[in-house]
Amino acid sequence: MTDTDLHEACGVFGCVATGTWPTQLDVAHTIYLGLVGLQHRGQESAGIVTSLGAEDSKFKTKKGMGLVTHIYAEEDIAKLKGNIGIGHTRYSTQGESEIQNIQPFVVETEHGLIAVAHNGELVNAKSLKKKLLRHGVGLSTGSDSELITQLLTHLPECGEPQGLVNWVGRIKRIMAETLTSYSLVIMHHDKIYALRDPFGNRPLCIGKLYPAAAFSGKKVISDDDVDGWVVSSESCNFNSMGARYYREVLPGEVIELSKEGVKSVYIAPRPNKAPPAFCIFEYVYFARTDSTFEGQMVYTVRQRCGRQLAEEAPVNVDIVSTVPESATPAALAYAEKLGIPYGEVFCKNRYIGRTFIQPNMRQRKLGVAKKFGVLTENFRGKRVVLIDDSIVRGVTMVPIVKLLRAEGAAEIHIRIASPPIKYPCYMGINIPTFQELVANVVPLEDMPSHFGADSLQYLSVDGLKKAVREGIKNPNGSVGHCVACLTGEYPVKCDDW
Ligand SMILES: O=P(O)(O)OC[C@H]1O[C@H](OP(=O)(O)OP(=O)(O)O)[C@H](O)[C@@H]1O
Ligand SMILES: NC(=O)CC[C@H](N)C(=O)O
Repeated sequence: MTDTDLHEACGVFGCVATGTWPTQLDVAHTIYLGLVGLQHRGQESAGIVTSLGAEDSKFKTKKGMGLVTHIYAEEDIAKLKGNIGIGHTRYSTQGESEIQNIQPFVVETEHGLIAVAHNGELVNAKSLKKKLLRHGVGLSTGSDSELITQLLTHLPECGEPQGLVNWVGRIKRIMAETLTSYSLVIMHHDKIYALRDPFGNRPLCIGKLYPAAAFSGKKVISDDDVDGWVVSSESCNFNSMGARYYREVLPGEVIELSKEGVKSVYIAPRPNKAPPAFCIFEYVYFARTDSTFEGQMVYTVRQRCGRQLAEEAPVNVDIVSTVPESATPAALAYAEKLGIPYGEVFCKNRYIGRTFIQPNMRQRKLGVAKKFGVLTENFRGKRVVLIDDSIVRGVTMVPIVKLLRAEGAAEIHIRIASPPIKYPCYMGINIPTFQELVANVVPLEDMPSHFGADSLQYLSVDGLKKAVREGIKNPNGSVGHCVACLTGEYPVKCDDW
């Protein structure tokens, strides 16, 4: 891996059983299912840490490099038996993709062990690191998530009377010291603290685990029937474990999960009453389409992006098609809006995974070549518009347009359901340099010829914001998205500038 690689957000997950402990709920297996459902957020490594939840409990840990299903065999899950636990699936943004950086991090504190899983990237990691080192704290990895873990071992400014640990006080201090970007799950004894940074840059939501009878339809289940609580980067995995979406963790909110239930214990303010800055790219590309953010399903938002794109950039063609698969809802909606038939032109090899998040350029290029076969009879002699959700480096577009051309497409038009990506992200998507973003290298008017297409148009920034915000159900009225990668307007100042 090199500094110029592009990566995406990690997945964090936590589970606590309710009722009498030892629980009958298979906590470790629930976490495993949670991570399998968050695999699209990170494919480099994963880890699960569980505990019986008693004060003197030792943690049980299993971590490994690669995909979740490759790391855990059934006997590994059986050995992780516990009443409470957290997990992580990683895409590295700070610190190499190697064993010592696999999360969750576990450290011994004055009050016993804690385990920490982090999605995001600390904008002031450099200065935090200096501060910790100055205070004599030794660091053993290059990961910003280790910084958070170490900061948690420090006493809060308000102190801790009678030697009782005040985790909320400690978390508050971290939230004041570093404003973004993090969604965290922290396990200590019989509790999990789950929080989003004050800007809510990365997602996090809560699910309620219902008893198995709720899913067989044999028993009427009341709201009081609950086997446990889960907290997850996305809600797309809830069905797989018998959980139902409960609610989103709010920007800046700290939640305490225990066998007694879920409690909101703090909401951190944003400086100058700034709006939240939830990453708009979660909607565009990262998240799974069956996840819910801000009260709306990601699939629905992508459809709205497609309709908006049809309004802003229509084209007269024979078929509308997708670059599978994040772009598919947008392509379907684009076709419907313009009354043009939708047809598939690519057969995607489903075992290749996401190419954008491969750890280096060579793998990304090979990934594209391995990923797409062509459905020649669907498009030969026809005018095609290809809809993609985004163009980042332009790795995907060049070979696939070539492929369609070689196989006889009469015209190939490109429409992108997001604006050009022009600025680096320092908040969890590692787009480290201006030069590797194709929108900064190729002028807009030269884009069609660069990709070998007949025309190319992007969705506008206002169009994207409109499509995203139209369906938001936000009882607190405070809505805001980070569009830094599109406009260069960052929610906070970053160490690297
Ligand atoms: O311009 P680039 O640098 O090529 O990056 C953008 C492409 O990468 C993503 O696809 P990916 O294969 O990662 O995921 P998907 O299957 O979810 O669409 C995205 O959907 C674009 O097609
Ligand atoms: N993508 C992420 O959220 C990664 C978390 C953390 N910055 C790491 O590199 O491990």
